[in-house]
Amino acid sequence: MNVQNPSQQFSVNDAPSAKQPRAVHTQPGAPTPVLHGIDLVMDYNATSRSTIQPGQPPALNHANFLVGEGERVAIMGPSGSGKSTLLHVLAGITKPTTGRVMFRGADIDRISEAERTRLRRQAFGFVFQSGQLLPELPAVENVALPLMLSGMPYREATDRALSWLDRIGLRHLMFSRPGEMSGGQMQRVAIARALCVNPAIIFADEPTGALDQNTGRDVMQLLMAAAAANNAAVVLVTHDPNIAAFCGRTVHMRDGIVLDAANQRMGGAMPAAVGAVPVGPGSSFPRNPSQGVAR
Ligand SMILES: Nc1ncnc2c1ncn2[C@@H]1O[C@H](COP(=O)(O)OP(=O)(O)OP(=O)(O)O)[C@@H](O)[C@H]1O
Repeated sequence: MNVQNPSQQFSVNDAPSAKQPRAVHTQPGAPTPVLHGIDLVMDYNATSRSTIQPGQPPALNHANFLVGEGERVAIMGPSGSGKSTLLHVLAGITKPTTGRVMFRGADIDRISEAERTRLRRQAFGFVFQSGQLLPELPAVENVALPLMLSGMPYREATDRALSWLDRIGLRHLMFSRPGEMSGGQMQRVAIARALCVNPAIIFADEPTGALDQNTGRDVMQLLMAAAAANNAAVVLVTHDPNIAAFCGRTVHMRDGIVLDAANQRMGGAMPAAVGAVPVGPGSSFPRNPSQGVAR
């Protein structure tokens, strides 16, 4: 068994190499891990000059979290328990005070900021509660934006974006700006934007929080179908058990701790059968837009 050396610099375009085997364990039948947060501590006291009271417990308190390729995991817990912080740390948006985040065997804290940005753009998709679309751009350009930021020419990016708008049934809104769309339509466009890079993982923070129940259910169905069609994992923060029910597994958080036996057992151990797989051209996950959502 070959496992990536976690201290190795990770480049999104480097060929994978697997040199230093490590003692690891697997659970029979478990999906191949894609993302692993290990012993994560996030102490905003240590990183910010904001109005936090001294002595306030850390937002993440030695949390462990594991998601497999194509797996859907919901994170639930009371307000302030650390759900969004965990999501942001896992996605490389926020650097933890201590602990490691491994993406396909590579430590995302040991890569340069530029590489981390590329990783976020090419391997991760994001769907938030609202306000994520740029108000001045039409739908087609909003969807195409992550592709263009990754260097894809305008024509190719907007063609691909259009194929995604087609798949989600919103081609007719290609020139509409977010202010001219309903909340559900905006979330569908946001899902198309998250999926159009063919990400390995979709991070969704209360993606239906601003929608009525029926629209929220439709949006979740679309999100899950699109993710499944691309074998993208989903990490979803929600307060709503009906939304969590779309996921195969729910973990609960309290006081910065992930209360999930499977995740806690994995703490400190690197999952097996993980090589550092590059994202971008040559990636192992599908990049062909024709492999998109089943309508
Ligand atoms: N940028 C920040 N600076 C300082 N403290 C923060 C910051 N973000 C979050 N916190 C604190 O960290 C703790 C966890 O917050 P977080 O937003 O992760 O919780 P949550 O479970 O997502 O809550 P909610 O369900 O209300 O969104 C809270 O005590 C919060 O006040």
